[in-house]
Amino acid sequence: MGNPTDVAASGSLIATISIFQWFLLFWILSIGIIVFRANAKANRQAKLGARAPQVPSSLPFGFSVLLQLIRNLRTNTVLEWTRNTLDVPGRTVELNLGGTKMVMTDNVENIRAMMSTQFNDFGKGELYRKIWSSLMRNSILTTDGQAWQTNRDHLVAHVAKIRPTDYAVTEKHTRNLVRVLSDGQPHDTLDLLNRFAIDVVSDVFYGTSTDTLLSKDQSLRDAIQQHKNRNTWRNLLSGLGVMLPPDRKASETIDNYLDKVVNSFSPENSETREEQDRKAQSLLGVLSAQGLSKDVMKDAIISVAVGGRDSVAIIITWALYELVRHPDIQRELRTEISNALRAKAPGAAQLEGLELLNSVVLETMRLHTSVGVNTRAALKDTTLPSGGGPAGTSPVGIFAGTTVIMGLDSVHRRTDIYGPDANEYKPHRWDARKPDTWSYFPFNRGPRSCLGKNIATMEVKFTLCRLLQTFSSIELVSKVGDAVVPVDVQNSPPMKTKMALNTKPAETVWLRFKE
Ligand code: HEM
Repeated sequence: MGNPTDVAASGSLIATISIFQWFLLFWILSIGIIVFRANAKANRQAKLGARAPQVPSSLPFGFSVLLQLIRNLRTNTVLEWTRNTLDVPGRTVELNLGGTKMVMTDNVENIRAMMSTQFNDFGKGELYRKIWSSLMRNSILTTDGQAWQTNRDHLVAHVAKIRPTDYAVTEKHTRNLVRVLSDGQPHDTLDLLNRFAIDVVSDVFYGTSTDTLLSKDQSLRDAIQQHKNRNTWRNLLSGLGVMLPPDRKASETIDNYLDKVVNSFSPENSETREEQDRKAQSLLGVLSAQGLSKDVMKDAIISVAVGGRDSVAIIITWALYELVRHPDIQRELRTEISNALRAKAPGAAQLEGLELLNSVVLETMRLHTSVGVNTRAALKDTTLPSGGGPAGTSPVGIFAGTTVIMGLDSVHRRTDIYGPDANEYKPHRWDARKPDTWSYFPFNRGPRSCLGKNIATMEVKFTLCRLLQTFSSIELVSKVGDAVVPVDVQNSPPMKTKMALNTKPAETVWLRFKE
């Protein structure tokens, strides 16, 4: 028998060797798994298609690209960054944003595939639903597949059309808007138009207006805004964002409002027969007549409130801003409206006949598309038609779950599509061209296009018409404290665009209206 110290020493030697061997085995296995998975991933990618050129990152896991994006968000230059990044032969790139792989494209073949020909391969995705359902519930705006189709079926017949009474309702709220603007003071135009837009959609679709334009109580509007602000950051933080709570107080305010609208909906308690009929024929009237649940009615209310508020307000604000910056176009438009209508409110036929007004709206939505950057998640492994490989001409393989960013503002400003003056505001470009389905997307295209397109276009044109008929001058001013200073619009740089859920003016648009 050996000495006990020798035995212990040989035991610990065995233990040392075996730990080392275990470590070696573990290391070899890990490397093997990594190589195997990389190989499987490369094979899966090769089967689906090529990779798009990658945006280089000087830091690991794409952290420098993520930092670049955050910097651009803070300086309101995301759209410029998107356009520059997509200026590659296949107009499609792969981004690694802090470890999350995404694809970004303004290649119209790819956009067409996502919006139309491969519609079922892409959707809003689970992450979007988890983050935004705190505001938009499980409505048309957050769902995919059968749930989305059912939501759309509930809304389509009512939301996609315009009723003759919609003009009278819009006129009623335009009068409220004019009343507020008539005090000769500068107004935060986007804020007022947000209130105007929610007043119109609530009146049209649930038969009772929120009446926020004339009310001091802005709690519903503020709650929607606070919720959107918080969720925009949660969305940006992706998987991490889901773990952060939404704005619960704002959720509660919104939910209380939805409950109140649904619970108090009773056309039979209207003051006049006309009012009773209008309520019965409203979206809520139609849904409740079908015996649909309160939840379905709440989903419907929130989708028209969220879908129909910001975009309308943003487009009217940008149109007014551009008309102030382009006095020649404003003058010409005033003459067109005055010749056609004098002081009368326009109806459908008159709005149709106002050609320059139509071009002003088309051009505003081209240069300031309200969803400048839209995203979709691949719902399964799929292939986009173009933009991959070194020449950017090969099909691009997309793994299930990948977020694909559509640079819609970027398409709208492509010089190869809109000419060398693509970045300039020129409504008369529409004299010689019609909006092309696959290079003009203010309302999206395909099965998931905007349901409110018709009423939105009417609202925008109607309001612009009434404001120009009522006020002989519109002035852009800046406000510092109580001091109001006219802005020299001809010699100041154009307003930047802020990216949130919608793309909107980066600074307050203070406009002063005079009769
Ligand atoms: C100028 C004003 C408007 C613009 C530019 C606009 C634009 C859009 C866009 C780009 C989408 C697609 C969003 C996406 O794919 O993520 C959309 C969807 C939608 N919009 Fe609008 N919209 C406007 C006004 C309205 C109005 C007034 C309503 C309601 C009355 C409305 C209701 C909807 C609904 C319900 C959807 C969801 C469609 C679906 O997912 O199937 N929109 N809109």
